[in-house]
Amino acid sequence: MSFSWRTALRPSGLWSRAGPKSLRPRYSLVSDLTTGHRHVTGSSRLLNTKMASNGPQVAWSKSDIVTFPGKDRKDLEIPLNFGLFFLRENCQCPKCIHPDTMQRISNTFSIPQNVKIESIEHSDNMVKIKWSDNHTGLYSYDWLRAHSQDLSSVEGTKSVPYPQSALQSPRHFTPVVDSDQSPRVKYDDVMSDDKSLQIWLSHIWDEGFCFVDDVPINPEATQSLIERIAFIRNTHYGGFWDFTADLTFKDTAYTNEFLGAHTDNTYFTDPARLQLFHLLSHTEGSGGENLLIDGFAAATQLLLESPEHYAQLVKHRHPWHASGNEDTCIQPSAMAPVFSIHPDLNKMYQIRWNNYDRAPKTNWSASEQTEWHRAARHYNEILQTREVWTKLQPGSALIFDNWRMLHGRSEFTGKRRMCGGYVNNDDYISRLRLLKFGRKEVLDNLGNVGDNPQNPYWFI
Ligand SMILES: C[N+](C)(C)CCCC[C@H](N)C(=O)O
Ligand SMILES: O=C(O)CCC(=O)C(=O)O
Repeated sequence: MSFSWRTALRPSGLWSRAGPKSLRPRYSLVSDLTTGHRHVTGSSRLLNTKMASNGPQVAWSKSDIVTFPGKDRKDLEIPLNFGLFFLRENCQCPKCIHPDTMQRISNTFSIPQNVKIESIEHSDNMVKIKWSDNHTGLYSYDWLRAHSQDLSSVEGTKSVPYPQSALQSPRHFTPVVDSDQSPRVKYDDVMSDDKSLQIWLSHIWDEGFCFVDDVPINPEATQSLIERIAFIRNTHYGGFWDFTADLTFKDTAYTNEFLGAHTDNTYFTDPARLQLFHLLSHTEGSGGENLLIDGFAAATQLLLESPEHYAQLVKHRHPWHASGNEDTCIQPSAMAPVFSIHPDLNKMYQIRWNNYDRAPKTNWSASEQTEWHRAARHYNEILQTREVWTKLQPGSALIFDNWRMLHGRSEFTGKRRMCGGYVNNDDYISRLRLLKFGRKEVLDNLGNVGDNPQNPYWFI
């Protein structure tokens, strides 16, 4: 069953989405803000100031910083400092933070880099900010206190341009693929002999993804296919998944909404390396196409176009999170950057890119925020030029490297049933090295950091 790789009509803006009506905000905070309005000028006056005769005044904001007095938990007055773009991008209103999944659902890259505050209004526990891009931002004082940045102490340092020598060693970049070029294997071959299994894993490593054709259209065969590589990675979504748009888990994947280009598991210390999708059925509706982008190829283009922007995405580490389910708030043990460079082989080996799950970072200066967002916007623009869309078909599974490839999904209607699973990095790489080199060669090179494809360790 052949695929028709095609460039779908680009959704209006990568992060544009139209959530189903049921997910519209369940509450509006504006009514809470109509009583006892308070505002603050740039002075150190207490919060209980009355509305000045000329209406609410903006707290002072120098260039890209805004500060307004708040109160700490002991009710003592403290300054609350924020990078302007940081504050706008991290609006906590239900149009920006999904009320069910707690994920960012606003489109960071549609917010003007030079967005400004037009007015600020305070109530007991909330701040309402009218932004120059016509968005009304809502912030609780608890959130503001927790994210106020000591901007003076983390002075921005211009990132050193990244050396061109860090360019990825030769690897098939898949800027655009069509059905003739897509790497494909056959289910029966992969299931029956190790040589075909090795070819399959080599396609994934070398090109970032691979199709498996003639897969029996059921979850059992799909699970067996994944387990041909290694045991399935268990997460808070379970092990093998068989899902539809029913919010079984509070994550936008379990909706019929548009999902912009992202990598999964940015919130885990150890994100799953492989992800396999097998569409079992899609009836009474349309849409639901899948997006693939070679994140390494896009990163190399960024490095060539702007070593400084590349360096920003290497340098700044972010808190990520998965907090949709009531009993879950998962974050990596240490904050992690968008681009991770291997400490021994000095080449990119992992991308974390997920605007929904990137949490607000506070330990950086206003200028560092501005620089990082410029770089992220640049990378996002490159990604948009490299989008490749396909409509998965039952019987053909798609597996891809979640540390390299970004994926997404167009919104859809009707009943759509998808199954699949994750595989850990270490289990996949172990399987790949042993199949390619044999046990003795692998054991002889456990610590060999030679930068060449004859070295099993080189396959990270
Ligand atoms: C388990 N399944 C793949 C169906 C959904 C997983 C949700 C992934 C999450 N949005 C993330 O970006 O990590
Ligand atoms: O529903 C799909 O096709 C993909 C969902 C997705 O992107 C994800 O689960 O991360």
